[in-house]
Amino acid sequence: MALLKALVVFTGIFLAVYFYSAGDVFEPAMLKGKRVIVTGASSGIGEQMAYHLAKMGSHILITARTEEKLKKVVAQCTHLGAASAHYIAGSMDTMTFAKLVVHKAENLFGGLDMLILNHIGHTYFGYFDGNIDHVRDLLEINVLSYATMTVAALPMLKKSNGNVVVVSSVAGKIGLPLTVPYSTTKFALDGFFSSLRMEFIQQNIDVSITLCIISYIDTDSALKTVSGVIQQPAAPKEECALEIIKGGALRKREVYYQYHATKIPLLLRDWAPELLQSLLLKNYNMDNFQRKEV
Ligand SMILES: NC(=O)C1=CN([C@@H]2O[C@H](COP(=O)(O)OP(=O)(O)OC[C@H]3O[C@@H](n4cnc5c(N)ncnc54)[C@H](OP(=O)(O)O)[C@@H]3O)[C@@H](O)[C@H]2O)C=CC1
Ligand SMILES: C[C@H](CCC(=O)NCC(=O)O)[C@H]1CC[C@H]2[C@@H]3C(=O)C[C@@H]4C[C@H](O)CC[C@]4(C)[C@H]3CC[C@]12C
Repeated sequence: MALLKALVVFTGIFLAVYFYSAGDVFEPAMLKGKRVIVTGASSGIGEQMAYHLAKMGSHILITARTEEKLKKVVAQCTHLGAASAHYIAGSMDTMTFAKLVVHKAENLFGGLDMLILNHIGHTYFGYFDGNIDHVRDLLEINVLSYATMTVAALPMLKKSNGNVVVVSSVAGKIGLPLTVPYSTTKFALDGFFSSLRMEFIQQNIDVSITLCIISYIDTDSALKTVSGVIQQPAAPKEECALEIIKGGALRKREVYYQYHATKIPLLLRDWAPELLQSLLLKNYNMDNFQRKEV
């Protein structure tokens, strides 16, 4: 009888959440003419987000370190119909550059509607090697530059009632092996931006913060780094990129992509952590594991 009651309650909660959020219908026109920064957009998910935004008619500023790649992405964005497309090359290991990107958007666009924080610093896929300096360096690139850009962009985002989109990972919600420095930075993003979102609500600041919890994606760097070890199939970067943009445009608190590989494990994390741990470890084929410097 107790199980039946629990089932009824759970079903009721699920239906309430489903129908509450079902009213949010995304339209590409939501991004037409919007002024958007995308970081880490010379390749991977960031590159694909730039192309989606271009097709939707946004004004786009992309950034990464590799200027030649950025030039090609900007050219393709223009071809795809971007209202305008620009780039600025540099490394997010200095907060001076992080602020410079925001100031360039202000000079180009006169404002900002969406800040998509996506870049990650170089790290390894392997057992933690004890190098704390690397963790510190990765925190600068993966976390402090995100915070710095958000602070610098906030005056413009307040004027536009805009959005901050933070690209994180299932590694930022669940502790998994072989990614200690990377996972440290992604967990930190949850702490910083989920707390900041609560303060925005308290202060009636109408700037949304969307934290994106992403599973394994078929980007070149991910496939090169983990293929053979991670047993689950990698999801398409094009679809992932679109789901991130949709979540930001609809002002979602969190985006889960792929749902079955992120939200379901999170439900287990709190209700059956040991079961989750054993299920997740089955996803690793350590016979194929050799530490790779990525
Ligand atoms: N692929 C996956 O399986 C998953 C990815 N994610 C997240 O998605 C996001 C994108 O990942 P993905 O597309 O795979 O990564 P990629 O390696 O494809 O892209 C990383 C981007 O960051 C840029 N970058 C690297 N170092 C720096 C730096 N020091 N300063 C500024 N930019 C830098 C790279 O360009 P350049 O080298 O030219 O600087 C590139 O544009 C990340 O936040 C990642 O955590 C989350 C879950 C899964
Ligand atoms: C190790 C990857 C980062 C590679 C890197 O250094 N890129 C920049 C550069 O090359 O300069 C990790 C990037 C995304 C990770 C994956 C992810 O976030 C989802 C899973 C999380 C889980 O904890 C471990 C497996 C993941 C597929 C994870 C693997 C490591 C990344 C590919």
